[in-house]
Amino acid sequence: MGLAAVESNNGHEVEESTYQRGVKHLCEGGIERVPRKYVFPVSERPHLGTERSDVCCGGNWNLKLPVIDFAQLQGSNRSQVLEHLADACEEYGFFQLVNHGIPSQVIEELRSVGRRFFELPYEERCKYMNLDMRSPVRCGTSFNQNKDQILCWRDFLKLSCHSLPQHLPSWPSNPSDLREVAANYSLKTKFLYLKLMEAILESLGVKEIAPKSMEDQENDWMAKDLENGSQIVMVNCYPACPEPDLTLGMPPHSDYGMLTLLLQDESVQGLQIHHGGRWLTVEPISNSFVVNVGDHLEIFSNGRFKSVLHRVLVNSSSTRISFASLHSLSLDSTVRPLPKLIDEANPRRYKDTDFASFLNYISSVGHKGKNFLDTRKLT
Ligand SMILES: O=C(O)CCC(=O)C(=O)O
Ligand SMILES: [Fe+2]
Repeated sequence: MGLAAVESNNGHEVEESTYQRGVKHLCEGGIERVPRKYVFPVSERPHLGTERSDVCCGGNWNLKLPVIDFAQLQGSNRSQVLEHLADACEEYGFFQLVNHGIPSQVIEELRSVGRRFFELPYEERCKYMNLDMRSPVRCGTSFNQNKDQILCWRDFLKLSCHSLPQHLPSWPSNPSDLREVAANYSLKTKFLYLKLMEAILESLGVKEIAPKSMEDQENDWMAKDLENGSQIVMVNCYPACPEPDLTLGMPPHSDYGMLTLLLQDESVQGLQIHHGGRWLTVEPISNSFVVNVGDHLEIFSNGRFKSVLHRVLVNSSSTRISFASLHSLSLDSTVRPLPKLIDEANPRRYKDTDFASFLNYISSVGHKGKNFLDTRKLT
């Protein structure tokens, strides 16, 4: 073995191939320093403690995201809430969703099963490890494992959810309740996503996605396309890190789809969004979702709503676990700006695209910041 393949960590030799087994596995081997492979250049590090704190916590700027009350959205206050929703998607690309109606037991069960999955021995988790980004069920590490020059302090379990009868049999059977709990959660979040998209389309001036009559072909197409769209539940595990200011759990990125519904870790913060030229830490609100606009929705809204860069910090004391439900159109659907939003004053700003080209792009070029979306912009 060549010297380049081995790194010394306080006297312990770490082989490069060890990194592919994930951060959890690396930590279980006992480490006191962050291996070079995970060290970000100074300009990309989180700079903990160097910025003034305005709320609390570790020297970071904290941010209270706009709060959208889902129950009010379904009630007589709908038009007012729709305005807030559109403002949040324009200004932040993010909001917190409260009163979402998903029973807390469903969420607690998911949190528990996600934690127990990552507590399984490596030999159990590695049954699901592979390097194929298109694989519907996959355990992996870092951000874009095949492309990352610098690795991120993150392991994940990816579960494709559409359609459930197709994918459920290949989900992990250990812990024994994982399939049932995650399937139940995925159905509930899909319902919430469809309701949110209905509201978002309404806020963009497209009144109904659930057509009253079959004559409304365009709207009918849209409703079906959203319903048949892809859904991935990603369980992110960021183990406690001995030198958290040298690395990141996830690098700055935007999400590719329409919307992401994220369950943050309620007690361990770490999500930061780029807003007003600064990185701001999103304060977790208990029993809420952090919802963010993805690249497809930015295109769909012809740039009115923004998919905003976000990243994840790690910390030295606690493992952080988050659950992202990523929703997009199906692999073969075309995403284009809504015709109703294009006129002389607002010309089309993006080329057509689809989910398959995004996957091809990140498999060959890699995913950095908003690089894929930039290739879809019309100048
Ligand atoms: O862990 C988090 O808070 C964010 C996760 C995220 O950005 C993602 O899964 O795309
Ligand atoms: Fe993300």
